[in-house]
Formats: sequence, structure tokens, C-alpha cells
Amino acid sequence: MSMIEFHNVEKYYGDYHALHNINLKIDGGETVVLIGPSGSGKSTLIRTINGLETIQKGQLIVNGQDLAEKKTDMNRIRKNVGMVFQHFNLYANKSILENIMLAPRMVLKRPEEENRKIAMDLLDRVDLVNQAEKFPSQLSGGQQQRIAIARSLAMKPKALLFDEPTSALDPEMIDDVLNVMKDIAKDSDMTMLVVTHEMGFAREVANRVIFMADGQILEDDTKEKFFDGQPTNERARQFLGKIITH
Ligand SMILES: Nc1ncnc2c1ncn2[C@@H]1O[C@H](COP(=O)(O)OP(=O)(O)OP(=O)(O)O)[C@@H](O)[C@H]1O
Repeated sequence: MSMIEFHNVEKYYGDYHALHNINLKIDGGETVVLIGPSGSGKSTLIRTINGLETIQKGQLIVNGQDLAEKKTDMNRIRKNVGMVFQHFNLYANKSILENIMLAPRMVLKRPEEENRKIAMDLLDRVDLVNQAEKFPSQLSGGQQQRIAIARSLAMKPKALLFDEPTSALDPEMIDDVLNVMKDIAKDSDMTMLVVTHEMGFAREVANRVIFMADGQILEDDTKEKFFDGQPTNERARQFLGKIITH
């Protein structure tokens, strides 16, 4: 069984049909980039995976659990599936170190000393070890996003979802965040699903590129086919032409 499986999934917001017949399997260790025009349903799709949005039809299986089943424990899903948001969502009134240590302490009951060591190692990995005692508002957007990534990694998730992680950042900070993400993609067997317009990232580390429009998956290719060959779908080809020339 794959890490994430969508079978004929439909999602509505009231009368609005946001996801149409989504069929998708993502295996452990894959790095998948999800692209498409604004409003095409990319955020909605990834938010269904950790239950931030519910689906109305079809089946969604994450880490072997069927999300539609009443007995499914969403906390267990969220332990295994982390999320990095566009606007970081750090706890403003807690130090950087506390931001990273909080969930492992509360949810995993990780012993304090071990928790601190893991948090400090992660701060080192995102190159912010000297900021441990600061508060989020004292850091730049790019630094806050690297902390948000470290915080997700502290849970040792099997999958990490990224919802436009660099689109709220000033241009000069984007590369630092992408470098951390590339490092994770190359270096771990974690599944990554990334909504982004950063095609450099996709070219370098993605296994697959998925194109969505109007709530549908119109193209699902290997990176090689998508960038070096040609997407089969006309709208995917047009979209790719536009973002690469911009
Ligand atoms: N909570 C909501 N209630 C009603 N409609 C919503 C809600 N969230 C999203 N939508 C609608 O669903 C559609 C898909 O939105 P979604 O945010 O998933 O698109 P997206 O591809 O991630 O877009 P963007 O690149 O602009 O973030 C849009 O038309 C949006 O207006």
C-alpha cells in the first residue's frame, strides 16, 4: 500500500465542487510537486491529507488508515504527516526552541533531554542554532519558515506537506528555505508533497510533477517527462510555458 492513496475523491465547499474525481498514489520516500493556476484546488488537495479539509466522496487512505472511517484517529495521522504553511504559523509567545520542542513533548511524550538535543540538532540543520532563545517576531520570514520546517521534522513524520512555503517570503530569503527543503528531499526517506511555483526545486529534487486545473489532476508525470519531454495535456504545456518564461 502507498503512503497516500486517493480513490475517486470528491470535495465540495457547499455547492462549490473543489476536487473532481481525484485518483492519486504517493509512495513512501517520493518527492512530489503539485502545480497549477490559482484556485485549481492544490491547497484543498493537500489539506485533505491531514484532515484539515474533509472529503465528501471516495476514499482517502493515509499511512494505512482510511480517513472517512469514524474510528480513524486524526491525531495519529497528524503525528505521521506534518505540514508547513505559507505563513509559518509559529507560536508567537513561545521561544524558537519551545516552538520545536512543544509537540514532541505533548504528543510523543519525548523525554526532555532527548527532545532538547533533537531540537538543537534540527536548529543546526536549518542553520539557526544561535536563534534558539529568540521569539518568532524577532526573526525574518525566511528564518521563521526554516523554524517551521524544523518544528515539523521534530515529530519525525513519515510525510511532510508543504503549502506554498516560499510564496510569502521576500525574494532574497527564498533560496535559504528551498535549500533546506532540497536537503530534506535528498537526504531522507520521508514522503514530500509540495505545492510550489518554484520550478528549480521541482527540477532538482522532485520525482514527480502533478498539474491541477479546475479541481482535477490533468497531468502526472515523472520530472524528466514533464520538463525535458512535454506534458501531454495542453493546459499543462501552456502553464509550464508561462511560469518558465516569467
Ligand atoms: N473554505 C472555503 N470555502 C469555500 N471555497 C473555498 C474554500 N477554500 C477554497 N475554496 C475555493 O476552492 C477553490 C480551490 O482553492 P485552493 O485554495 O485549493 O486553490 P489553490 O490551487 O491552492 O489556489 P492558490 O494557488 O491561489 O492558493 C477556489 O476556487 C477557492 O475559492
